[in-house]
Amino acid sequence: NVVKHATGTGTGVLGDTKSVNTYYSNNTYYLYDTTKPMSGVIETFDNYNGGYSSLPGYYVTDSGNTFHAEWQKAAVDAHYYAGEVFDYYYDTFGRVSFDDQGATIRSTVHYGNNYNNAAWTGNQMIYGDGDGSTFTYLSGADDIVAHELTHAVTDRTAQLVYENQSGALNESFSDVFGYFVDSEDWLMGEDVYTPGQPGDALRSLSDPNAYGQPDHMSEYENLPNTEEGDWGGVHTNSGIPNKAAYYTINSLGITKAENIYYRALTVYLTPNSDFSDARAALEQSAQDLYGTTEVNAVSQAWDDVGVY
Ligand SMILES: Cc1cccc(C(=O)O)c1OC(=O)C1CC1
Ligand SMILES: [Zn+2]
Repeated sequence: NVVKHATGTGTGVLGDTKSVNTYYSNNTYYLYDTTKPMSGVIETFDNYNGGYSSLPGYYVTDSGNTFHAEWQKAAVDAHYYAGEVFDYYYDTFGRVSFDDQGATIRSTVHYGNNYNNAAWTGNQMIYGDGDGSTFTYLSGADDIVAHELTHAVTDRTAQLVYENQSGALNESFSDVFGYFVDSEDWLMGEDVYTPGQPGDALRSLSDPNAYGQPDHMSEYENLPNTEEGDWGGVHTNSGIPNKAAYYTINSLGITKAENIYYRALTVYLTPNSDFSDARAALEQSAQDLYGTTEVNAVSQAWDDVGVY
């Protein structure tokens, strides 16, 4: 069979040049990556006309296998970082795509109009362009891409219900694996958040309070389980398990922590797990994989955020 994958070059959201895995067909190149094992295809689309319908939109193509235009930047990063996150899960845990069966990873950029959001829709990732003030193109941050793709992993494993404590855990596991993929800093979304204001972020795992999140059970916010209440504050109360993860990673290091977190997510957590269940799942995972020292580090971390 004719191997038609190619290597193109592109410019990312922050103006950085990178190689992208492309596919050659009918005299043009597609942002369509067939290089991954077990046919884990990564494909990227553009919603061109914006709007909130007509997913996935259109393939991103270029006749010269170069993707340097302004309108191509978001697609370059969505494509490149999806490949990076695929590689992280495969190289670290042997997981082949979000379903561990080589499912196609599909992303659509330029979704909506000045949309300050990114999401996993249940079938694919979508990225807004941001309004240029709160966010720039949201696919420009690898921790956001890892966060969204981890929602897909969670949906295929623990299936944590997206409300109240299980929802805050769902959010926290996405932030924590966002950290594992982009462990340069404890911040989330900093690369694309408020482009005019350096140094800030959407959230901080080391200091949730810095961005209005609780970092202890005593500060848990009982918000309404409605859209305006962010389903019981899933993006607010995630600060508590996020801080516990920060303590655990600092005690045990990234390698032991990521193995403990992955085992808890894929083996022990269930749809209605609450914070106390998460503590127990992580303690059990530490026991399965390591021993008493590691279990005690997990226990201490959750003691420190007031969850027993
Ligand atoms: C920007 C944004 C808005 C609404 C939901 C999410 C969501 O995916 O939960 C979202 O993405 C993030 O939180 C990423 C990690 C920064
Ligand atoms: Zn999320």
